[in-house]
Amino acid sequence: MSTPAPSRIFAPGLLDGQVALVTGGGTGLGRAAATELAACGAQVVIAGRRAEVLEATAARIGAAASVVCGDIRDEDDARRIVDTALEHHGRLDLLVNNAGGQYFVPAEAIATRGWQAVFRLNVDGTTRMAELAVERAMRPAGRGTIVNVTLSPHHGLAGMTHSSAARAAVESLTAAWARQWAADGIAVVAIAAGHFQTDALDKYPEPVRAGVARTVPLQRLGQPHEHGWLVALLASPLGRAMSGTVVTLDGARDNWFGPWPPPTLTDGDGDVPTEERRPAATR
Ligand SMILES: CCCCCCC/C=C/C(=O)SCCNC(=O)CCNC(=O)[C@H](O)C(C)(C)COP(=O)(O)OP(=O)(O)OC[C@H]1O[C@@H](n2cnc3c(N)ncnc32)[C@H](O)[C@@H]1OP(=O)(O)O
Ligand SMILES: NC(=O)C1=CN([C@@H]2O[C@H](COP(=O)(O)OP(=O)(O)OC[C@H]3O[C@@H](n4cnc5c(N)ncnc54)[C@H](OP(=O)(O)O)[C@@H]3O)[C@@H](O)[C@H]2O)C=CC1
Repeated sequence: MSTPAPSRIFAPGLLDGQVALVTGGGTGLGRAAATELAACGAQVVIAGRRAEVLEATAARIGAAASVVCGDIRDEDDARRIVDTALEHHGRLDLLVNNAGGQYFVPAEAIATRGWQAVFRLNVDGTTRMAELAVERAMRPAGRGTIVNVTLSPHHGLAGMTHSSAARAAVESLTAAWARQWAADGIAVVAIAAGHFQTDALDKYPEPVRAGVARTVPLQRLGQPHEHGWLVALLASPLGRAMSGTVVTLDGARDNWFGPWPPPTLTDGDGDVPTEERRPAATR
């Protein structure tokens, strides 16, 4: 197994001896975060539902990475994920609550089960992982950092209103937990991410994706490694001083702008299509 290449921007050994758990660490932004944390010297445990994507990412990172499969919406799975990291390394310094998502849909077409699915993942799953990490690892150790990854929903997300509400909840929880757990030596911060070039964007309707980079004042999408750098910064001693903060990383473009319905998205009847379901085998 290889050693990760050193970080391009952080001092060697910034996170030596630390252990990080990254949910959704097998793909996209989670993979970039896990890769940079390992490059800074951390041992990383990556979690998600699909073994094959986790194994492929762990192989790419090298000996610093290990894998645990599970669904953060499930209480037993979530506990097993945290306990596996603890059993393997004896400590947990950083939790990156990165697993999250939603589907693109007009607000009036959201079924109750769909609303609940998005909240169970983004709010309940994030809460469960944070509480387990605090109870089982961070409070007993008297220290730890939790980084919650959210969308930047600061203009509201028409087209993803379930996620808009869920991510706002995560921002509020971040501020509340930072206060609640400060006396335990635990810092809690959030990253409100803009549009990043990950495979996940391929699932949005083509008219939504077309030309999206040009709508960003920086004239490009965010690069996953830039997100990885921010996660590593927040894992550093500076991150502890930023507890309670939501850091926006969006190239000056919130995740939503303009009118509803978006003119490029309406069909002949004036309707906006809902994102296609993922095939059952890949859920
Ligand atoms: C280029 C610009 C794009 C603009 C956006 C840019 C910003 C990017 C933001 C990102 O977050 S990118 C990362 C995206 N990644 C993900 O979203 C991955 C995780 N997401 C999911 O797993 C799903 O979206 C989920 C809904 C959160 C969970 O899916 P799951 O398949 O596990 O749900 P189920 O339990 O099967 O379904 C429950 C319920 O949900 C409703 N539903 C789910 N998907 C759809 C859909 N596509 N269309 C309509 N309805 C859907 C539905 O009511 C389901 O109930 P049943 O029909 O099964 O009874
Ligand atoms: N790409 C972008 O532009 C933006 C992304 N974000 C947010 O950043 C995070 C990562 O996004 P990105 O990498 O692009 O997208 P991905 O869809 O690639 O990432 C989602 C990850 O979470 C995992 N996951 C999903 N549901 C669960 C679950 N129930 N239990 C455990 N793991 C789960 C997935 O793995 P598996 O399916 O194997 O479980 C996957 O690895 C998400 O929260 C996303 O909403 C925010 C703003 C913009």
